[in-house]
Amino acid sequence: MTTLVPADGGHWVAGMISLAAVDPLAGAEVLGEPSVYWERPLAREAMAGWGEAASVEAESAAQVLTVLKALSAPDSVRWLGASPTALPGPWFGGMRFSQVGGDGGWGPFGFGRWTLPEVVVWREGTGVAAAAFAPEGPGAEDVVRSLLARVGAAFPTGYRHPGNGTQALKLSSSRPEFEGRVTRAVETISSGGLQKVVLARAVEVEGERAFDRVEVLARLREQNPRCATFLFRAPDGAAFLGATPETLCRLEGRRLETEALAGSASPTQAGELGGSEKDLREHEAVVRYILKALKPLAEHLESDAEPALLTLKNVVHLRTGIRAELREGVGVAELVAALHPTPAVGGTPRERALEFLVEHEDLDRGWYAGPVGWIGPGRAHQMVALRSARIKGSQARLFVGAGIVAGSSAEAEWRETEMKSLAMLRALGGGHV
Ligand SMILES: C=C(O[C@@H]1C=C(C(=O)O)C=C[C@H]1O)C(=O)O
Repeated sequence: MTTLVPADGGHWVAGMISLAAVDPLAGAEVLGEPSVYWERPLAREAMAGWGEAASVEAESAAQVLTVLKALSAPDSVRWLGASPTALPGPWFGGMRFSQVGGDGGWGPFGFGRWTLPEVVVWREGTGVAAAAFAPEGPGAEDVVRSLLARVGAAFPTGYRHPGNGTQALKLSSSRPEFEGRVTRAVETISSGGLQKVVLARAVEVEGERAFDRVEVLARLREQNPRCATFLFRAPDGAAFLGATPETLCRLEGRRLETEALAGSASPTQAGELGGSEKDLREHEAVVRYILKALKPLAEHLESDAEPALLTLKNVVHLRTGIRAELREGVGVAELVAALHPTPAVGGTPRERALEFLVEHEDLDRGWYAGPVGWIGPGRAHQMVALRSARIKGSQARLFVGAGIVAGSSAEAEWRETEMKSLAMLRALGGGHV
């Protein structure tokens, strides 16, 4: 684990200013591609970060706990003057789905990696604010002031909307292999070895030219207003980005919001989803798991009486909202440890499903289906990184999965994963898909 700089627990100096701007992404024009990005259009939450005042890595699930605890500790930042009321972060990052690796392209992302940007620009109330961070030490206040002066002088008012950015994409993903795995999973389920397992696959995408990831972000947020659009850049220049509908946990002090999201249909078949016994069973297993995992951590726990439909552009899901009042001392570290991976991305029973994946999935998921998001003192939002891709140059590796239960058909699961890939493919510029 890299230690937090500069001191135990980390101490930073920060300052903030208001900007005459409306869109944090607009900064890309003068500051280049952000190193982190986060936007939930419906919640009017948007944040872009540039540079790294600090970064911290974890090499195992155990280290993740230590890091998340440190990042959510109070008072690690000393604000010069006003301090923000609703800053998402200031730490941003994510972690792998599991320890199972194999794909060198994920190496630079680490098992888990979080950064404190030098500059964070975010929507605050009806305006946009900028904050700068520097490690506490001689000259730190001057560094903060000069970063703010630079950003304040140069930040463009609005984002120039991207052109249509269409390009021909070459796609490859083996259908027979995926369908073979689904069949094997259904066999294991019918022999009583498992109830549910979520199988994922990668789609290799090659563009005619390097992907403009800022444009990809702009299209993702526009086409997926109910999702969290995110980007995290690794030190080798690759980035992991996507637009995910699934919250793992949103925490404000002791108040927790989470959800079960499982069971899917195409928008044209949305009407049948609520009555589909297979999908309801798959969904119910996730609800039960989350409630059981949260019980020891919560003073009060409640869930919606029944699932509702969450309608996205290319796919409709069953969703049950879950809320809790947490016990004293429970924070994002304990929540991630208890919840991740939920059966929405792993399976049930959890350990057996994860073993099945190690043995049969033949995929390094990397950060796909892991928790990504922001963490600050007593507050955090972690999403499950779905509908996402790792992008470097003109190459993208996109990830999609589907829950397999008794009665699943290989062909239908293939179609479901195709549907789930559309949001990312369109954003990559595949106007024809
Ligand atoms: C695994 C994915 O999605 C998950 C699986 C779902 C399902 O099987 O119905 C629905 C939503 C997500 O929890 C994915 O998008 O890659």
